[in-house]
Amino acid sequence: MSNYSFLNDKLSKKTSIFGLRLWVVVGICVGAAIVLVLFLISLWFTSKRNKTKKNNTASQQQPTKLKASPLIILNGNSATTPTIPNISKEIQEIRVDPSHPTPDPKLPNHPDPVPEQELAKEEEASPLGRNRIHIEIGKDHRISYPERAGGSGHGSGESRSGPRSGDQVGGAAMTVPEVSHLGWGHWYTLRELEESTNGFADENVIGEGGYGIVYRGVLDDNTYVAIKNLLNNRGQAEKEFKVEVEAIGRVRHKNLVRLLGYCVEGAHRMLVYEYVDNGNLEQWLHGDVGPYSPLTWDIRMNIIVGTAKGLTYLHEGLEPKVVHRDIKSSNILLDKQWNPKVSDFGLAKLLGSERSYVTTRVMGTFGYVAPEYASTGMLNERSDVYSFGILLMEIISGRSPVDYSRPPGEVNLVEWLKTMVTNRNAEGVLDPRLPEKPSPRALKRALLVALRCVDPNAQKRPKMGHVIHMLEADEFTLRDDRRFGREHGRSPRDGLKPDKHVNESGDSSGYESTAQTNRSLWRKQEPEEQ
Ligand SMILES: Nc1ncnc2c1ncn2[C@@H]1O[C@H](COP(=O)(O)OP(=O)(O)OP(=O)(O)O)[C@@H](O)[C@H]1O
Repeated sequence: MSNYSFLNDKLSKKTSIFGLRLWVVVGICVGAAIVLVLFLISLWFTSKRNKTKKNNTASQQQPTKLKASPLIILNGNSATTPTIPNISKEIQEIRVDPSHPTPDPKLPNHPDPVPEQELAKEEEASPLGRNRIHIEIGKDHRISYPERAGGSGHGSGESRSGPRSGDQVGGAAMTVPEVSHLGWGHWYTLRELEESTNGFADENVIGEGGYGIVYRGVLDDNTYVAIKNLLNNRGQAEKEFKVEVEAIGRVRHKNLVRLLGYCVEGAHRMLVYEYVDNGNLEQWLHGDVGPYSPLTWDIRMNIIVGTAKGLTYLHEGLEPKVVHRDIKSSNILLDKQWNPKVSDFGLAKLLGSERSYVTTRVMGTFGYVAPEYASTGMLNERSDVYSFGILLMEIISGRSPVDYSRPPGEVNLVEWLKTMVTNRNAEGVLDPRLPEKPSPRALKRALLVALRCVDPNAQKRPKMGHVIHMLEADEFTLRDDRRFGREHGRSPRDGLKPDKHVNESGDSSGYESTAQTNRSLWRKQEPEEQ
């Protein structure tokens, strides 16, 4: 009792802090301590929530992190869950002084070696007839010759953050579209696409190509889409754009990326595609996938046959036919089941349609371009067949079409592969990261098809429909290629012609070497068949 009154006395004593009693001061201190603890706890919770949010965003950007492909499981490679390998797509622009144009590094006599593996040259003519040239060297550099007066740049002018409502692009103010539909697909408003991409936020950028930046978006109905914000569309006639988009929009094939719709507002031109969720073939072939690639031989052949089917549809199933012009591994998108979908088809045509603005895209990507297209600009579906042949070689070998990091004899994929086959070392061309080797017969079949597709004589290349046939039908292929060898390999016309020249796609082999290489393959094949 006395303890209590003693404590009471002490606590009731006035302190020097504003004359407050001790118990009031103690109370304030305890209260402040509680507030501080609560504040620290809430800080901890907030930082934890932010971390979770970041992780979610990252996993949405790379959906493969979520689950392994069923095919990988079937093939017994499910020990690790593969994520889409990254490949740097950064492009630095080098502005070139018009009075000192950069020499074309592709010319055979160019004194400096081309430092990168990929080169694309694009030639455009303005309404004023002034040419603009872009040269892309590898993934890291783009050389851009000056544009028309007052132009914002292709790959240079527009900021990454994309357009905003109310923006003016190229001087054209945003307008409400006059027509809402073309009779197919969907006319998206800029606002819709803006919302789906969180205002074209950087974290939704999937990649950047020669035509513009690609964003991942989620529409109101939870559909995932890829939105390509086309650069350089100032002055592009709206009518032409609609006609082209309509033509491409009607194309439907399981191996072609589907165009769902478009957005035309003011000077903005955007294309909305189905979202393909497993990256592109280039990433899986050349990205960091560890010692063993998840792409087994069967998966690779499935990818190549699917690609051939998509191309056959473009070449043979449409009127007028569509020539892709830029077949390469980064344009082959993959879904979780490794089904291939060819992207970018028709886009070159789409942009090329406005004759007064863009004449022709003269070349595709270095290493994939057919020699006749590179040298004359003459384009038909056989140029796609050539690029397809290069793609097939890339899939078999896991090597890039042109790789300057390799020893001199191996820089050019076609040349190296032909040498290997001629030296009866077909197995030596196989991607060392293949988990299992294919049968010699399957390998030879694939190599024969690839070699026929890259025949320097465009007329001798097979049509895409025939390619599918050769890849799928064993018997036919072998008989057919023996015949091919007899007809072409031993023909005096070809045999006598030492047509070895360096063409602009970097392929230095001629008709004779192609035929000889084919003969080496089928000669070796015969004993096995009997
Ligand atoms: N429909 C899509 N779904 C998912 N990703 C896509 C889709 N379309 C394009 N991409 C990705 O966006 C990136 C850029 O694509 P884009 O076609 O613009 O450029 P590219 O093919 O790399 O180069 P370029 O078109 O200049 O030859 C690529 O990494 C591609 O994988």
